[in-house]
Amino acid sequence: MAEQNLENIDLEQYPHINKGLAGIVAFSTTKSFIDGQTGDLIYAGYHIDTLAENATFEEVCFLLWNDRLPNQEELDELHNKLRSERQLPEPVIEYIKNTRKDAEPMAVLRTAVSMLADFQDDSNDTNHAIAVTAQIPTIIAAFDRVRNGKEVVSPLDEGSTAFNFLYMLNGEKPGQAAEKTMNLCLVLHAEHGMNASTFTCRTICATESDMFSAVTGAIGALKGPLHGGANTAVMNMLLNLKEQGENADPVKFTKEKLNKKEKMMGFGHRVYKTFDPRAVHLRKMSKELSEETGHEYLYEWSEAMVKTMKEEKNIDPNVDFFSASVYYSIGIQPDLYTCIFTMSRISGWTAHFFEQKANNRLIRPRALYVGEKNLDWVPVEDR
Ligand SMILES: CC(=O)SCCNC(=O)CCNC(=O)[C@H](O)C(C)(C)COP(=O)(O)OP(=O)(O)OC[C@H]1O[C@@H](n2cnc3c(N)ncnc32)[C@H](O)[C@@H]1OP(=O)(O)O
Ligand SMILES: O=C([O-])CC(=O)C(=O)O
Repeated sequence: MAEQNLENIDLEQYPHINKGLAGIVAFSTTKSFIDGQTGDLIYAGYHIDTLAENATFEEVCFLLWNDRLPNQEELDELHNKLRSERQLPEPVIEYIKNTRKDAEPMAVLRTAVSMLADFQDDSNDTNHAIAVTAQIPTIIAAFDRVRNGKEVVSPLDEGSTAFNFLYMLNGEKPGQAAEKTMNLCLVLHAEHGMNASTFTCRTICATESDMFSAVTGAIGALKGPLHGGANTAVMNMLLNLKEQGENADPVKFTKEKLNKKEKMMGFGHRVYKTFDPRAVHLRKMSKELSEETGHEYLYEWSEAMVKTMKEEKNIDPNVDFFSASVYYSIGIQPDLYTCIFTMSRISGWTAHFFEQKANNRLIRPRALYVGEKNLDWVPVEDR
């Protein structure tokens, strides 16, 4: 489609027009605060560094849903509820078994989550949030096993979200270190203000639609490579470089991409104009894990790309950059990375759903019409 010509439009009449809604404040929220200049991120009062050091994913879920941390009894109750909801309805397992083995995992996840709506016993949003948070990891693990010709592994009636996901994915209980890494990734990706998928979720909620519709739409938004899909794209970029063997040169690779006006995936952010605070933690993990697993080159290439992007464009990495090498080092298939992001961001989406519903107004901005007016109708045979 041709680029639109806005030359004859008096844009001063439309002070609110802003491509990509950059800088527009659409909602107030208690869920998270981001300072894009200092690189600070707070979930419901707690700095991301504090959460990264101390929190479990389940504590973050409770925090985002209730705006406070749970006491032990409340945390135990949440664990129990999540455990009791992990099993998938049989028709959803059947769908996963019967879909194409080369289907995109995010597309399978989107369809399976949409199906879950049909199997709810009530219309209670809190129960729905728990059910969808519990079942997303089961869907991802089941699809990965089925497409690799393996039996689906049922969830255990014990352990955390991180523990159960790795167990269902690999068919064996994870060690403490792997569970800790997965938990930290879930904590770091949980919530991020009015990002595209959360905005989608709130927009669907605002029509008084249901949580499963809102989450299904949000998954569709997160899938895109300019959003959560970037983590898979980063890994593909690193793997492309690996294919160059001895000639692999991350600095040259980065400069060539920039010269071709291509985006370096995992860099840049609408809000952060400095190092993403989550990437600080992921960078550290990437270094440690790549050394432990003999993938040092991945970390070294990543650092060379970070340096080159800073020098050439003054652009820093976002959350998706180092998460790629972290997931790779713990043996997860690259095309599952955005699904893992979903496993975590479901907590933020559902929290925003509650918040939107509690203070709702239909979300309905305007578009500036720049097309023709008053055209004469031409019969089809004369066009
Ligand atoms: C979880 C998340 O969603 S985090 C984001 C994940 N997405 C990515 O990593 C994809 C790569 N990054 C990008 O495409 C962008 O930085 C976005 C989409 C994240 C943010 O986009 P916007 O705020 O619209 O910034 P925009 O795309 O206008 O970029 C501004 C300038 O920086 C450049 N730029 C931004 N990101 C990059 C990048 N990754 N590589 C190269 N140049 C970039 C743009 O080319 C543009 O330059 P110009 O002014 O010379 O034209
Ligand atoms: O905030 C955004 O625009 C993108 C996002 O979801 C994140 O960085 O976690």
